[in-house]
Amino acid sequence: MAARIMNLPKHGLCHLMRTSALARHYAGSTGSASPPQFTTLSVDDKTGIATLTLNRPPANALNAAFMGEIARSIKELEKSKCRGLILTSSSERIFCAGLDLKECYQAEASHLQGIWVALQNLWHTLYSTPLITVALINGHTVAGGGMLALSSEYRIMLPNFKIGINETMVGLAVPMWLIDTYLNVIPNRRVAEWDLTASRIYKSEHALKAGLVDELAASKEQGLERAVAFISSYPKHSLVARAITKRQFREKDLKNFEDNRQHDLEIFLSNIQKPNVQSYLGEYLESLKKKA
Ligand SMILES: CCCCCCCCCC/C=C/CC(=O)SCCNC(=O)CCNC(=O)[C@H](O)C(C)(C)COP(=O)(O)OP(=O)(O)OC[C@H]1O[C@@H](n2cnc3c(N)ncnc32)[C@H](O)[C@@H]1OP(=O)(O)O
Repeated sequence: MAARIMNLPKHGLCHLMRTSALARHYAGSTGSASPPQFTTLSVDDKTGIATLTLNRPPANALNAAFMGEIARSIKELEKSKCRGLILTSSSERIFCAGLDLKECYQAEASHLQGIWVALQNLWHTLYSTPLITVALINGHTVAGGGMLALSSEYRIMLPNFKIGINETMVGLAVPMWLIDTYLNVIPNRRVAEWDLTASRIYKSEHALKAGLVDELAASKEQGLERAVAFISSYPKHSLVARAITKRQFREKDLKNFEDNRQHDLEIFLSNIQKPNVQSYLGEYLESLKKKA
C-alpha cells in the first residue's frame, strides 16, 4: 500500500494533515505538545484507508497514554472523513496483551481510575465510530486486546496466535459493555456465556471456525490486502447510510454503557484494589516474567 502520513487531498475523503499538524492537534486535545508516542498512522491517499499501527513494545500493553492516543487518532480520522481504518501491530508476535498489568499493580487509585476511564473511552470511540474498521490481528490478542479486535467490524487473523477474553481467569468480572461487544460477534448466547465465564482463549484456526474472526491470512501483507478489499467493498455512495445502519445496530450497547459508566468504574476500582486481587496480580506478573 502506497501509504504516507495522513493527507488525502484529491477526492475529499481525507483532508490534509501533516505530521506537525497532527502533533498540534494532540497538543490541543491533551494539553501536551507531545506527538504520538506509541502508534504510527498512515493514510493511503488513493483508497482513503488509514492504518494505525500499535507500537508499544514488548506487548502493546494498554496504559492510559497509549489508549488516549488510539482514541484521538480515530476521532481525528473521523473528522478528516477517512473511509476506513485498519488496526494492526508492529510486533510480529503480539497484537495486544490487554491492559498494562504492571501499571495495575500497587498503583494509586487515581492512576487506576485514569487507566479504566481511558479503556472505557477507547472502547466507546472504536465501537461507535462511523469508520469502516478492520482489525488485522498479526499476533496474540487477549483481554483488552480482544476488546480492540471485537469492537472492530471485521477481523483478519494470522495463523497460530491466540485470541480471547480472559478476565475471569485473572480474577475479575467481564464488564457488561464487553459482554455486549462479544455478543455482537458471537450472537449465540450460550457459546458467548461459556467463552467468557471460562476465559476461553482460541487459536486462530479455531477462532475462524467459531466466527470470532472472519478470515485467516497467511502473512501481514496478505492480511493488509484483504483488509483493504473489505473496506473497499463498500461503495462511496453508501458510506453515510452504512454508518447510520452500523450505529443503529450498536446504539443499545452504547446507551447501556453510558447509563452505567460510573458504576462500571466503581466496580473496577473496588475489585482491582482488593488485597487478594493485588496479590494474585503480583504472582501473575511474576509468571509472565519467568516465561521469558
Ligand atoms: C492478574 C490478576 C488481576 C488482574 C487484574 C487486571 C485488571 C483487569 C480488569 C478487567 C479487565 C481488564 C482488561 C485487561 O486487559 S486485563 C489484561 C490481561 N492480560 C493478560 O492476561 C495477558 C498476559 N499476557 C500473555 O498472556 C502473553 O504475554 C501473550 C499476550 C499471550 C503473549 O505471549 P508471548 O509468549 O508472546 O509473550 P510474553 O508472555 O513473553 O510477554 C512479552 C513481554 O510482555 C510482557 N507482558 C505481557 N502481557 C503484559 C501485560 N498485560 N501487561 C504488561 N506486560 C505484559 C511480559 O511480561 C513480557 O515482558 P518481559 O519481556 O519484560 O518479560
